[in-house]
Amino acid sequence: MDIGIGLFGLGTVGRGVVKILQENAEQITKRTGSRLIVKHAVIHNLTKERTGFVKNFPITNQATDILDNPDIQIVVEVMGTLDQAYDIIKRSLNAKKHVVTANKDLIASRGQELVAIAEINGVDLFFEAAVAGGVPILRTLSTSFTADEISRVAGIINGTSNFILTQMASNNLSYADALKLAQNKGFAESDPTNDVEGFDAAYKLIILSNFAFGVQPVLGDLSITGIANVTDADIADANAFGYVIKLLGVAQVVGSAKEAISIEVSPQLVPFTHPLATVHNENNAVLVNGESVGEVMLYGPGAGEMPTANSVLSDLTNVATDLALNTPGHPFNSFNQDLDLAKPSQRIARRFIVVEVDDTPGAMYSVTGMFAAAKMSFTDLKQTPAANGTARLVALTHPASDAQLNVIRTTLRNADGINLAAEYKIFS
Ligand SMILES: NC(=O)C1=CN([C@@H]2O[C@H](COP(=O)(O)OP(=O)(O)OC[C@H]3O[C@@H](n4cnc5c(N)ncnc54)[C@H](OP(=O)(O)O)[C@@H]3O)[C@@H](O)[C@H]2O)C=CC1
Ligand SMILES: N[C@@H](CC=O)C(=O)O
Repeated sequence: MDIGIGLFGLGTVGRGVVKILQENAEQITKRTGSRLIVKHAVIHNLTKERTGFVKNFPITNQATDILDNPDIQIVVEVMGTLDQAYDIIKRSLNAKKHVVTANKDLIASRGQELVAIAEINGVDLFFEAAVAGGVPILRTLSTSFTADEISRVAGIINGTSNFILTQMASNNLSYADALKLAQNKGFAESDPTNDVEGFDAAYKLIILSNFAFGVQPVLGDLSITGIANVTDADIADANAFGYVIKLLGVAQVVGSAKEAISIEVSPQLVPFTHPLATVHNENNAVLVNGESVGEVMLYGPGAGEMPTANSVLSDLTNVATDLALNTPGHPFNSFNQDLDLAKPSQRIARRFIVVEVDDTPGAMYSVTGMFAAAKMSFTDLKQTPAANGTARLVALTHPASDAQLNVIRTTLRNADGINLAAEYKIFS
């Protein structure tokens, strides 16, 4: 069977998709029984030069060239954007075309609507590439954890941030230079703000939470902190205590009856000995904790042309199989349940806190007194002289809740000569 494909976008991911479809055509046909053929591509800028393999099909800037083409059964949306992509995907589904997309921003914010439209029309809507690039985490969650009770999904799910943190820690690159390099390598979003401020990871964590816990959180339900304020001094202090700083997305059930879910993106300290500490550059890793299985970690490239395109291809071949078996129209994930959002008192972790104080007699004593008043105690404490007569106090605490931390934040903010310079959770 020949299956026609219409591509929206011929950028980093789109080019990779064309490359795999052309270079691995024989193998794809052998394994699916179908020939997947790009019939048309729609892009934004017609004057941009396109070379080599991407010239083997018509390229225009009119969406209807794909949407109205009866020879196209599958639409691949790898152009990004929110409203335009929503419109194109909705029209494709209503035209009874199957859709494969890598657009996490869209799936995280309007995915449920689109899933419903796909179901009504009896077509597939797959988006493996939307989370962790080349790591096949969504299909694994939807097929291999169906009988297990997942308690946590956690991991490194933004390649750009991980690349920047790795380059800052290992190659002494500045934050700005590392970001530029990530952009040149095609890892960053067209606007990298989403990468470094944690939103890209937040979108992916929303989708992961949907697959792992059946919940449908919105962005406002998440606590989100990016890497823009991570300093060289924080990295060095974390290293001195045996930790590396990583931007993590963590969704976990909490509460005595496991009735609530905490969903958070933030830079955290990971012990050198933990597998996540060994995930460098644009690589991603997702840890899944299940009651039966224990802990599983999926690791691999989280961004970039070919790895991401491979995930798109995995979706395409799944659609091809559905077409061959006449079984399309089943949702990618059908797990649904309600969980409360965790309260600050339920979000508990060890903390790494940096306080700058005027280096005067008794200053350290008054800071430790403030922590004691918030019922927080230390496992380690280090004071080093800093610039302009100040001292840098690094404290590692026993487990404490976000509610306790809020008390400390307020107390320190109101104190003279004391500044809360940084605070991180310690991952375990
Ligand atoms: N890069 C990566 O590593 C990963 C990306 N993704 C996601 O994949 C998607 C694509 O990313 P990427 O390939 O990096 O993006 P690029 O910016 O490299 O490419 C975007 C492509 O879409 C085209 N395009 C943009 N706007 C429109 C529009 N309104 N109509 C038609 N075509 C349009 C562009 O056209 P033109 O060529 O004319 O400019 C370009 O070909 C995004 O949703 C991204 O979040 C997901 C995982 C990893
Ligand atoms: N910008 C994203 C690309 C993949 O989703 C990232 O850096 O992870």
